[in-house]
Amino acid sequence: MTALHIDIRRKRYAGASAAKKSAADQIGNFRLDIAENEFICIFGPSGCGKTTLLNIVSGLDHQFEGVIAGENTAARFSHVFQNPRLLPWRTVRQNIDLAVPKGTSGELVEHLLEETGIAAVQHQYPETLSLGVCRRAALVRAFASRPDFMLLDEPFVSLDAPTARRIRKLLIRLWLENPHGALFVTHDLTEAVTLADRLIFVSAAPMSIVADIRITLPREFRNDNEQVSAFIARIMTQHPQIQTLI
Ligand SMILES: Nc1ncnc2c1ncn2[C@@H]1O[C@H](COP(=O)(O)OP(=O)(O)OP(=O)(O)O)[C@@H](O)[C@H]1O
Repeated sequence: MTALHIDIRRKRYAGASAAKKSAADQIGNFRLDIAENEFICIFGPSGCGKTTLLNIVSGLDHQFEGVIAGENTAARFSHVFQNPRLLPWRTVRQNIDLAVPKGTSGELVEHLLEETGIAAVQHQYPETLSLGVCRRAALVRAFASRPDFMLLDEPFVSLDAPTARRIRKLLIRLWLENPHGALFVTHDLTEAVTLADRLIFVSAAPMSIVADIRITLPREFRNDNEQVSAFIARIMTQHPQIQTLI
């Protein structure tokens, strides 16, 4: 069942040169259907429009031609940005509590704080904490809002490799416990194969889909580097059009 239908016929930013009509389009003819609880990774060149896509899907940007339609019209979206975007005048816990839907218990938040290992610092202010801790807090906030759909924009960029690996595993564990649709932007193909049900390769602007690949590697093998590398080598042979994007 399609949970979210994305059809962006054209997105261009105001101020883009009218003389260079198609060259100025940021996104063109981008169509993607996402199934219920499906985890999708988007992989493409820098500056092609991936953040723009997430902003459109989450409703932050309405300036585009096309339609974003959900099966559930009351669906809740949560957005994990490249920068954790915690309010500096609130503690970690206060930042998270702001996202908790009214009338729901704090039990999930307690569980998430324990799972992410940040329960001990929940009453501290973001500026007193490392970027890794703030990223975990942003992830807890996103899950605490009990979303139907989560948008994640390179949430682990600039973290050291072991921390990123730990939080990636945590993300999958939380997602398996509380399934929902996910659109995850990354520049790291190994990360994409580790996380996704489907991998979408996109072109430079005007951004459109170059390849739509189902990750058939079973989840129990996703932490095995050799298996992941072999899978990547296989898709590069089967989909030569992605080679220039990697
Ligand atoms: N509000 C805006 N007004 C005008 N141009 C913008 C605006 N926001 C983004 N852009 C431009 O749109 C292009 C795409 O930006 P976007 O951040 O969506 O790319 P991206 O694929 O997410 O990049 P990266 O992989 O480097 O994060 C860039 O050239 C950017 O400068």
